[in-house]
Amino acid sequence: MHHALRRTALDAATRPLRLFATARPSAHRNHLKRSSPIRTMASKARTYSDAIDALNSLQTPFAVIEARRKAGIRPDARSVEDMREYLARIGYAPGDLDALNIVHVAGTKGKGSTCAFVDSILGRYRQTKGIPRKVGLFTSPHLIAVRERIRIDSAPLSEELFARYFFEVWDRLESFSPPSSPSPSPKPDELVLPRRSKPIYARYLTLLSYHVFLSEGVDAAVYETGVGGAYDATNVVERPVASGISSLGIDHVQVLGHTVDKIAWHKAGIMKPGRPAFTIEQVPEAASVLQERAVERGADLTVLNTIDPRLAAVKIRPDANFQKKNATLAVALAEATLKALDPSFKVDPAAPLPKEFVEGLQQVVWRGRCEVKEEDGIVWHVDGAHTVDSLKMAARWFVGECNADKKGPKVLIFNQQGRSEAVDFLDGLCNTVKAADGRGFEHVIFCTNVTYAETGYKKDFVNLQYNPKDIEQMTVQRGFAEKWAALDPAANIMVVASIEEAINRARSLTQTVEGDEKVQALITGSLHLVGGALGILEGADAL
Ligand SMILES: Nc1ncnc2c1ncn2[C@@H]1O[C@H](COP(=O)(O)OP(=O)(O)OP(=O)(O)O)[C@@H](O)[C@H]1O
Ligand SMILES: [Mg+2]
Ligand SMILES: [Mg+2]
Repeated sequence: MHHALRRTALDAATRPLRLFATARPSAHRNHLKRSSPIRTMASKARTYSDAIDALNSLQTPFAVIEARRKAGIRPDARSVEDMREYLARIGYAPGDLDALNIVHVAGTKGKGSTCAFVDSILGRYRQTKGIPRKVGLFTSPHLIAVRERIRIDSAPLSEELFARYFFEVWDRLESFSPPSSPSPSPKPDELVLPRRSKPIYARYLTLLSYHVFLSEGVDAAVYETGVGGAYDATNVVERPVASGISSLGIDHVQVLGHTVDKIAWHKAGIMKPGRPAFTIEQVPEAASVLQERAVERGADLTVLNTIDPRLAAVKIRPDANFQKKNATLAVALAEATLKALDPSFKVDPAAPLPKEFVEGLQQVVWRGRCEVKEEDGIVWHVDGAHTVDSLKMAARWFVGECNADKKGPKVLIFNQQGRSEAVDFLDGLCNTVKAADGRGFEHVIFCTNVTYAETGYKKDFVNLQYNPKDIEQMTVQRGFAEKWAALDPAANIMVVASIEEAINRARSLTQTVEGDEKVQALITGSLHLVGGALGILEGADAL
């Protein structure tokens, strides 16, 4: 039935050069554009688009990342000192952040989902009780546009406000003149990591979020850490209302270490003296490190080892254990926040959850995670998982969805550009689906994260941290294709140059289905892939 397609598919995977003639990823074009003089632009033009250009100029280029990796340079306590310095340069002391009543969340998986739950609960509470007055949410990475990382009352910051605050921070940093007599002989590590006039991308956005939230009168802010915890940019906060550690596993091994206990050590660094901290059930190596670090740091750690029984009356989506753990953590964090903000708020573990909590949990919007979209002849399952554990979770969720009477060939669209270990993500995906239906995916499409075949990336997705040569030659995707061919020789495997082409290939499979069957597509492996895909599927900014 899929004969013609199979031939093209194999051609594409085995004959690299032909593809370039029709669709060449335009990553390198964006690299060239980068040399435009940011200074001139920043002083004249002040639009959102200019802000994103200026922000992109703060990305650490691939070559520098490589050099640092080879030299074994990792972030250390100095990263937080640097953040404090930048904070001072834009006019704030760490104590000013107390006004934000920060809920701080670290973890390998479920950070964003937990933060979204807390934000949604606080938002509902605000609507009925007027407390908090304004809720801030800071998350990463972004799905569709950079500005969605900074939200007020759950709405992404408008382009206008983003641009205005972005350049206020920019100007404050530029106008700062370093002390006239720098130390005569800089310490060796100053040579490695000079204090530049502007912090790198993620730190800049963190700094910007503080400026935005403080300027806008936010009085409860939910913060997701970027990488790790102890040395993350968000860890300048000294007195959070509560810290939360979501599910711990393996990711970012280059920065955090290769074992769960090392990773747990970093994440535990967000717990603060005398402050409440919460975590959920963890693997034993992680659990013991969290306990030790809580004692060492004088934090008041509560371990939520079981799912909150009050959630039995709440419809959590997806209806999966991992999500109920995220919700359990979120409820505890929201309760801690409201205890601090509203003297009339009382926690009664024996009573049902307050209606604001139930509604907040049930109506949360957290796009690109376990999303289902139906089209003629095809059902898209979209999930931004990008670690071994979360991909198994995503595969199980997909299989569960398909078993609920959805029939038709299964197709996978996958990419993961940045993580060298990503080729090992494929086993779990392949085997989970195969074990469930005995067949696995009939079609597997690997693509780059370049959104469109013709125009390349949207600005918000320009990523200088990847090797441009890899993207152009689709090195990573070819590696995936080879691996999948070994895992499942019966699958039709394709390698294509853009997300748009991957989606078109999957859509073309609808011609092969009969009756009421629909193609069952899973898009996963990377949040950028998923964000790009949603943008294409919805024909506009999906924000
Ligand atoms: N507690 C969990 N354990 C394992 N997997 C999870 C958990 N929560 C969510 N996931 C999976 O991970 C994906 C990403 O979830 P989420 O955005 O909450 O994580 P995150 O910690 O913010 O990740 P990152 O910022 O690294 O993208 C989800 O789509 C889901 O597949
Ligand atoms: Mg992560
Ligand atoms: Mg996240």
